[in-house]
Amino acid sequence: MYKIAVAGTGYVGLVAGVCFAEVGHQVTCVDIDEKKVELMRSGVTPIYETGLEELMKKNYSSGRIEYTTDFNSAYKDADAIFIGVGTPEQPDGSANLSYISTVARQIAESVEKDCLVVVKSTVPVGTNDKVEQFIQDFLVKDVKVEVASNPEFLAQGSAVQDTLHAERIIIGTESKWAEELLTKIYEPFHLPIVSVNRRSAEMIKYASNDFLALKISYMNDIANLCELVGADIQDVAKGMSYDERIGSKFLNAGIGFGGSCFPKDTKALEYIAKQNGYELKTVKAAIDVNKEQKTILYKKASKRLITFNGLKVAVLGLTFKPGTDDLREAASLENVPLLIEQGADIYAFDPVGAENFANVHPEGKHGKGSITYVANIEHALEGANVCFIFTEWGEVKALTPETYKKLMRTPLVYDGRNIYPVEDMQEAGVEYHSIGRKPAIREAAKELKNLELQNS
Ligand SMILES: NC(=O)C1=CN([C@@H]2O[C@H](COP(=O)(O)OP(=O)(O)OC[C@H]3O[C@@H](n4cnc5c(N)ncnc54)[C@H](O)[C@@H]3O)[C@@H](O)[C@H]2O)C=CC1
Ligand SMILES: O=C(O)[C@H]1O[C@H](OP(=O)(O)OP(=O)(O)OC[C@H]2O[C@@H](n3ccc(=O)[nH]c3=O)[C@H](O)[C@@H]2O)[C@H](O)[C@@H](O)[C@@H]1O
Repeated sequence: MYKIAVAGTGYVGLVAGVCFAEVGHQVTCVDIDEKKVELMRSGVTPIYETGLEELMKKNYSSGRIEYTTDFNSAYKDADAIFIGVGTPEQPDGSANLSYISTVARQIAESVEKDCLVVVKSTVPVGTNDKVEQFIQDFLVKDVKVEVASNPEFLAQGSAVQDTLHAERIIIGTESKWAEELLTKIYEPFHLPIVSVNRRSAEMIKYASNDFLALKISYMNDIANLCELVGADIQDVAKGMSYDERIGSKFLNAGIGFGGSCFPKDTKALEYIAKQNGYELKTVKAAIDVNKEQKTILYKKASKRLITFNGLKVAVLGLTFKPGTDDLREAASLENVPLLIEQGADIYAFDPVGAENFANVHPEGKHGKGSITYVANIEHALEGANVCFIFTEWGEVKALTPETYKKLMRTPLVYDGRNIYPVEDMQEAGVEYHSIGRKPAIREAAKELKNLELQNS
């Protein structure tokens, strides 16, 4: 059992802290946000993650985890301090390392015994060398502090599961002492450990995320071509997936990747390359394709409808993916303002993300258009002229083609997640546009006359 402190209680820090406690370590989670700390002490998770609250309660009541804003008492006698604070994107694409340096300074001023500082946050290659030097420069007590890199690979929505059953743990160290200590901390997880040097560990994180982003952009690029040549991206992906060298995961075409990491980590690596006089063409292509992809359905619908003015538009799904209330870089954030600007009256449904979205786009009238949040998915569709699907929530997948036909005034659906078989929508009489597949328009054509009249 080790005494562990964790700086930052977001998706990475809190989940890591709770999982370390779950396997038997003594954990103190530190955050600067007092409200968050109060909430966690009362047993409530500040983030939406399956299974997290149960583990928080269990380990809090058994005394294995505590939450505090008092970094000094948490860091002073810890065996290891894990850093999981944010490294958000800056306007030039580079990673903002100010949160990391604040924590590094706090550590330097607090530690009273030898300790290992472990950076879980995603940081540019070489950052941890600087963090180590920075801590040495500001150390108050005469103790040994080393820095290790331990990038995190969890995905939001399955963070606890991904941590307890990670495919691999990457540890990047520069000494036997650091390598052995970190290996022992992870021993109770019984997971494969890949031990490399610090810079390689930092690069593994970017290279992995950017490879997955590239895979998605590649499939989106191929999907757009499929539409032009009469192929179906889902059949193409299925055919590709049997090749083990390609694999079956992350082949889903859609309206582009969002979230707090792929968008920022592609830009950050491109920036790092540029700084080193190298042009990372593949990653740049992934970024460019993704930018176009986010509004591809809006562009298609704009051509089809001429105007959105006065139309009731159902928006199903606001978060960047299902299973999270996180909106960072979600396609909805780009499309909703465009629709409102064009005079659309939006009725938006999202099982967990609506409240966060309303903080950015409050309910009510905005210029020519408006937005209303509905708790019932059917209410979004009732009398709607058009429907956009941005997130493949279970509630959206459970809708039948007939429901769209029955509830909508004109059954015109733009699906950014390829949820329904094209043929089923066609049979139900829904005009259905998705990504990389042929549209279904035969039966729906006459239903849409109303819409066209309204627009003329
Ligand atoms: N969100 C994700 O799924 C994943 C994120 N990462 C990386 O992990 C890092 C953290 O990401 P998230 O957990 O999403 O961040 P987040 O933004 O959800 O959480 C960061 C937390 O750090 C706290 N904080 C800021 N300064 C602090 C300080 N001086 N002391 C203590 N706490 C402080 C903030 O109040 C906040 O609660 C980033 O580098 C990200 O790229 C890596 C893998 C997965
Ligand atoms: O560094 C990170 O933060 C994390 O980033 C991603 O996790 P996450 O952003 O939570 O979500 P993903 O499931 O990877 O989805 C990201 C985006 O790609 C999109 N996506 C994913 C898969 C796919 O086939 N097609 C596709 O468009 C999703 O809709 C979503 O918008 C990675 O999957 C994690 O391994 C990594 O640790």
